[in-house]
Formats: sequence, structure tokens, C-alpha cells
Amino acid sequence: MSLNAGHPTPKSVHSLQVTDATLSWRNLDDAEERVSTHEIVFTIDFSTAQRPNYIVYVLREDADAQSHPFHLDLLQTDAIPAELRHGYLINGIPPHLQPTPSNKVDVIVSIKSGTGRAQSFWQAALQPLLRSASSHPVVEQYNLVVTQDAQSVRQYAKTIDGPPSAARTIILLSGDGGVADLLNGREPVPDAPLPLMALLPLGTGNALFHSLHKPCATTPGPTPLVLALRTLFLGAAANLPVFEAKFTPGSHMVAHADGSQAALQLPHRRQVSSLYGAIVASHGFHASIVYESDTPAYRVHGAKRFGMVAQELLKLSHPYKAALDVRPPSSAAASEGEFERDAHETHGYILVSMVSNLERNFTISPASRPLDGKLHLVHFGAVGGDRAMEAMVKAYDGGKHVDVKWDDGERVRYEEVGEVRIVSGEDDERWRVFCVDGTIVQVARGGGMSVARASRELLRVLVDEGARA
Ligand SMILES: Nc1ncnc2c1ncn2[C@@H]1O[C@H](COP(=O)(O)OP(=O)(O)OP(=O)(O)O)[C@@H](O)[C@H]1O
Repeated sequence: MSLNAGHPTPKSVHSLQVTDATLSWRNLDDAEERVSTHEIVFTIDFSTAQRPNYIVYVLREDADAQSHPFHLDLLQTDAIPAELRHGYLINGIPPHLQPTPSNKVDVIVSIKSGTGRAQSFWQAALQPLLRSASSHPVVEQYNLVVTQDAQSVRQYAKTIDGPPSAARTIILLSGDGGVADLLNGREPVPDAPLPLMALLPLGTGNALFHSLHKPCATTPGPTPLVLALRTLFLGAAANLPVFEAKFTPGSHMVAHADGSQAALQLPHRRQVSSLYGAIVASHGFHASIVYESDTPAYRVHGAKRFGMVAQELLKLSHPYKAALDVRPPSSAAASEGEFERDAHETHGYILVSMVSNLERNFTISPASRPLDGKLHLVHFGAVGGDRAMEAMVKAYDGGKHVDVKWDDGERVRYEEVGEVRIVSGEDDERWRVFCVDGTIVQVARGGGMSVARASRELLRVLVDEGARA
């Protein structure tokens, strides 16, 4: 795909002013228009010695407009107010977004992520932005991958590590599942440069994006997609910490649980012994929500699908039979003596997190900081639906669930850990599911999962400077 196929035409404007978080300007016919400053992505300075020339990029989003949810305004002007100089003023497209023989740039558009807005975002916002920002001819083409099926990102990931090894930027328009597919679909060559991933949060939870951008997100403030575009152009590269979840023999990945013939026929019961993750590994309530909400019928509800399934599962309030062993973070090696058995024989919630947030407002691990690479355990026993609900509601209140204690001595256990092992004691396969970054693994009877930080790094990620502070 050539990005030089046509530059979007900017609109000539004048008299730009910023007042009370509003940017106003006049069009050529002198009509005034205004937008919130939170909708300004950034300004590119294309000035030459002969002529000042700026383009201000504005992303307008309308979540209710199914067919055209995004619109990118390109405002061309010869003068910008001081507020735009202090904000996000750049001189053109950064090197990591320029395709050259030594730097490949791939764009992955996962069309079924979230509520299916990735394709619109690419066509109406990102593609025109990249075209406009590339003032010089691009010498090679961007590689555009639009997903054809659920395996597309994994198949793409298989192709990226072969020789010759050039630097590579992957612009990922998806949710967390796209990241999981990149981490697990690859066959990395030792010493090959780590690909650089840019996250455009177009999934449902977008846990990794929201956790990495927590220090720079404000309310009111820019939308996640405005933040993401700023990070895409202005962000810094950082190694992405990852964990490895290992599974006992006989474990397999499963697709979704709607029980229909079509679902049963999907070729998704693949054997698995280990998965890399960057977000979360869980068993119990969380894993069951992810598993049972990943049906086409629930997916149309966006992030609400988790809450809908959670209601059903809370009614059942299943006590998950399992042995839980925890190794503290201080013990470097995984020696047997370092593990401590949790006193509970049945559990409600067992979750190991490498990030602070599973959704924008759902703070599962308030002590986690972007890129700190630490694992935190969040656990409670089979405390019943009402108390589980109480804890979950507090997670939406800035992560207050971690202080919850009940009168009978039960509490939410929250601590940094080095490694966690869970062995299921369930007979019914419905309750033997584990979740790694949205991928569901079902273990055999008596099987389980162990989770610890991985010894290697697999990807770099673009982050806001604030995330590295
Ligand atoms: N063209 C397609 N056909 C069928 N399935 C697809 C297609 N494109 C993507 N998918 C699948 O859709 C799912 C999208 O997952 P992703 O994690 O990106 O979004 P999400 O689940 O909505 O968000 P999150 O994980 O952040 O909550 C993946 O399982 C992916 O394999």
C-alpha cells in the first residue's frame, strides 16, 4: 500500500485561538468553528524559510455514528497560538513511522476487535494522518494487514522474524488479543531486533493501553485514541515486560462457549503448553467471565458484555476447587521450598496481573506502575456472589477492593508475587478454564497453570514519556 497515493487536502483556516479548553478558528469564508482542545492530536510544523505553514490535526469521534464514527480535520494555517506551541508541536513524521529498507512499518487492522471500529479508524483517521504527515515520498510501502479471520494476526506474527532482520514498527489497531497474538504467534530468531509495537486501542478492555497511559490520562481530557495518536508520533520505545504461563500436559486453547454447532466445529481446540502474556493470568471468576462472554451474541455489547456475564456467574457463585501455591518476589529461583500453600481449598478469584488496569476504569492492581514488570496476586476465596460483587465494584472505584476485609476473616489478598501455581480440582470442564490476556486455556482433570516473569523480552512498545518516569 502506498501512502503517497494521495494526500488528503487540508482546510485553509486563520485566526486560531485557544480559550477555556476550546480551539476556535475562521474558515476562508470567515465562518467560525470550534472544537475542544482535547480533540487536538498535535500540530505539524511544515514551515520553510520562505513561508510559515502549520497543520493542526483534530480527531472528532462520535461513538453513536455506526457508519462514520471518526473524522479527522486538517487545519492549515500560517500562524498558531502560543498554546499550540507549548503543546504537541512536531516537525514531521518520526523515523519509526518512515518505511525504509532498514525500517519496516506494518499496520494491522483487526476488524472484529471491540465493536468493529478499527477499519473505520484506519480509513478515516490514521491513513489520512500518515499520508498528510509524510511530506517526503516514502521509499517503500507500508504493509497493511486487514484481518480475514481469527488467525490472521498470529499468521502475520509468524512472518516477521525471518532474515533479513530490519527494524520494524507494528501499528496495531486492535484490543489486547492482538498483543497476545503478536507475543505468541512469533518464532523469534535469537539476537533479532525486537519489533516496536504501537497500540491503537480499538478493542473492548484495552488493558495494556490504559495501564501504560494511566499517568497521562485525565478526565476531562483527550480520548484514548487521541492519546494513542500522540504516542504513535511522539512516544518513546520501551521494552515490554512479559510473563510466561506454563500449562500441564493435556491443556488446550478454546474459542468460545456458546455451545452451538458452529462453535464446536471451530478448529480452536489446540494443544498448548505455554503462553506469553503482558497483562493478566487468571483462574476462577475472571477467567470464566472472559470465557463465557466471548460469543458473537455477547460481543455486540462491547465492554458491557463482561458485566452481563458477570451477573450470571455471580448468581451461580461457583466455588472453584483448586490448590494455590505462591512464591514471594524476593526468592529469585523457583525452588520448591519457597512456595507457600494458600489455606483456601475453594476460590472465587485468582488473578495475577502485570498491569494496573483491565479496563479504563477498572483498576485491578493499584500498586502496578507502567513497565515495572512486577506481578501482583489478587485473590479471594469462595465468598459468595454479594461479597464478590462488593469487591468488584470497589475495583471500579480506583482499586479500593484491595483493602476489603469481611467479618468472618475472609479478605481480598493483594500482594506482589514472584510465581503462582494453580492446580484445578474440578471435574466439570466448564470450571477448569484459565485466562492469559484474553486467551482461554482449558486444562485436563487435575491440571493447572504456573505464572512467573519471562526471562526474555519479545517486543518493545511505544509509550508516553510519562510512563517511563
Ligand atoms: N476478520 C476477523 N474474523 C474473525 N475474527 C477476527 C477477525 N479479526 C479479528 N478477529 C478476532 O477478534 C478478536 C478480537 O480480539 P481483541 O482482543 O483485539 O478485541 P477485544 O477482545 O474486543 O478487546 P480486549 O481484548 O482489549 O478486551 C480476536 O479473537 C481476533 O482473533
